[in-house]
Amino acid sequence: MTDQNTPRVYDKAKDISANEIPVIDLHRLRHGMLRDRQAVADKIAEACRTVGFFYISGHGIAQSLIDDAFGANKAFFDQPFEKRMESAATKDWWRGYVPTKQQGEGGAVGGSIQTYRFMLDLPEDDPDVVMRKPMHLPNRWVDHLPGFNDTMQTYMAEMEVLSALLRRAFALGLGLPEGWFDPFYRRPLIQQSLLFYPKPPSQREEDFQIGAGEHRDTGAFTILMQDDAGGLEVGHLEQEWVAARPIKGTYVINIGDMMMRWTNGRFISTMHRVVNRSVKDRYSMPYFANPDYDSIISPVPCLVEPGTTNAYPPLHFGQFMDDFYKKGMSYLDTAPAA
Ligand SMILES: O=C(O)CCC(=O)C(=O)O
Ligand SMILES: [Fe+2]
Repeated sequence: MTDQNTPRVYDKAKDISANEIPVIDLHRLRHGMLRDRQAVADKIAEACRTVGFFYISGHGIAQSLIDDAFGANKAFFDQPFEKRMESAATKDWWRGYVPTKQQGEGGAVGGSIQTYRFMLDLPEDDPDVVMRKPMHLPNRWVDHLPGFNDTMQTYMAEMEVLSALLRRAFALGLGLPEGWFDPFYRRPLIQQSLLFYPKPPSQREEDFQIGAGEHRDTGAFTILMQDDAGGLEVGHLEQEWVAARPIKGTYVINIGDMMMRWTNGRFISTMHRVVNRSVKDRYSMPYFANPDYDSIISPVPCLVEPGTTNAYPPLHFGQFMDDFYKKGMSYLDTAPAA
């Protein structure tokens, strides 16, 4: 039994060279001929098979837009708690502010993390909106923060473009037609989060709190922008935690559980966590490239080698997410604290 009063010390992650989490330049993926695109896709596939994480440079997202999105992130969390709670997510409408997360069933991530959650805004007469509320209820926009809504709309539109580029690279790297994943992304349940990790109360090891508890991402893949505070740690090859240190101007990409299923386990969905050990608050912005509500996720047939079994039974992604969010909202059963 552990003594509840003894603070848990989070062992510092090992610093590893950028070679272990490769930095892949997307320039030739964006502008090259098929042969060039294939070369980049092969590097991506190699990273997905071995680490499940990689950095991207040359992604085409303007640094000024990233800075503006960080500005919106900070502006939201600079607000007093009561003001943040005005856009709080609820059990019926789970877009918006999530003040706290408890370690829950179904993979909910516990820790000191606070979240502002956006998804895709679809037209009101879209059949998915009509039939599947609350999954497709609109975003909770924050009208009183100047520029917040415009910045986030622009940023999310750019992230959709980057996400489409990456899923085409995953397909190429798997030896599939470039558009193989596209039919799963017609009205995707993407999630753009603005995350806030408060700074630790002191630099003593016992004051370092878990920010996001260890977990794997549930979607297909994640496009993460982190600030320069550091703290993201990757369960590299299941051996030890290694720091995915911030590299200015790059995104961190990681494989999630759905891509692991699609690839019959060839691409690995790797454990990770966040511990803010810096002297300042940490901000990050993951975009979860989740597929459509109606997607049935099964291994791509040609990736199941003859004579081997398909490792993953078919899964209805929308029902899975519905369940996941509901469990993740269990914190609403107890009143959130400032
Ligand atoms: O904030 C980060 O760096 C990572 C967050 C994360 O892993 C998540 O939200 O799934
Ligand atoms: Fe994650």
